[in-house]
Amino acid sequence: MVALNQFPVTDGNRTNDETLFGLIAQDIEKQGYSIRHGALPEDLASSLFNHQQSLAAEKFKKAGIGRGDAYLENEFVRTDEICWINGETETGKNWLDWSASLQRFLNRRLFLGLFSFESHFAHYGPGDYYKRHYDAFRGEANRVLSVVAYFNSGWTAADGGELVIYENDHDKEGVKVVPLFGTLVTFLSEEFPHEVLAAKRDRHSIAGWFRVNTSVSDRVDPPL
Ligand SMILES: O=C(O)CCC(=O)C(=O)O
Ligand SMILES: [Fe+2]
Repeated sequence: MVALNQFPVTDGNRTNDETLFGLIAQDIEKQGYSIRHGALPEDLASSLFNHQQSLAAEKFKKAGIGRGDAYLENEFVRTDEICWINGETETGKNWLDWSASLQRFLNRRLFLGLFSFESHFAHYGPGDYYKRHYDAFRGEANRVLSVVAYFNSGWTAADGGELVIYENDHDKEGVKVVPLFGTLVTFLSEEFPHEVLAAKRDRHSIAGWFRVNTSVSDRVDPPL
């Protein structure tokens, strides 16, 4: 007997991606977030993981909170290290291209008006965490959709390091996501407080954000 595929039989990556993007759009429409295991194309996920491993430790900087002058390192809030992805390498470019096709699809399907994308690799060493936070604040109209992708093979519940997504400010339980290789999480940035629990081993991921264009009059936001 032939095993049923999770995705319909397709004639190439493009169709696979469109099927996945359709499922993500449905999840977001229904509940505001999407958790999809094994979602990242295998070759893209492997090359991102290898690339992240090959980045010299000094390319990673202690993460902070806030932007520009408001930027602060804050050990109380988060202790991970990050490295922004600028598309200068083949792998970085492939990731940005893939994210751009997700952006186009979601704009067509959900009319989100996503305009630009920024993302970074993140490394959480044993004991590192990111306390409960929002990625964007209501009314500031900047980060609209958050994306997180994970690159950790053989991760088990005993390794900790789950992402916990809460429904609202009162939710204490939340939904836990194991940061397993190939898992992709997307959620509306203004809607869901979330946190990263301390992990027992090195935890590798990418976090990214789609923004809307917050230009006023003739000033256009630079794409990040
Ligand atoms: O790595 C994760 O699971 C989420 C990270 C996060 O919330 C962030 O970087 O804003
Ligand atoms: Fe976050």
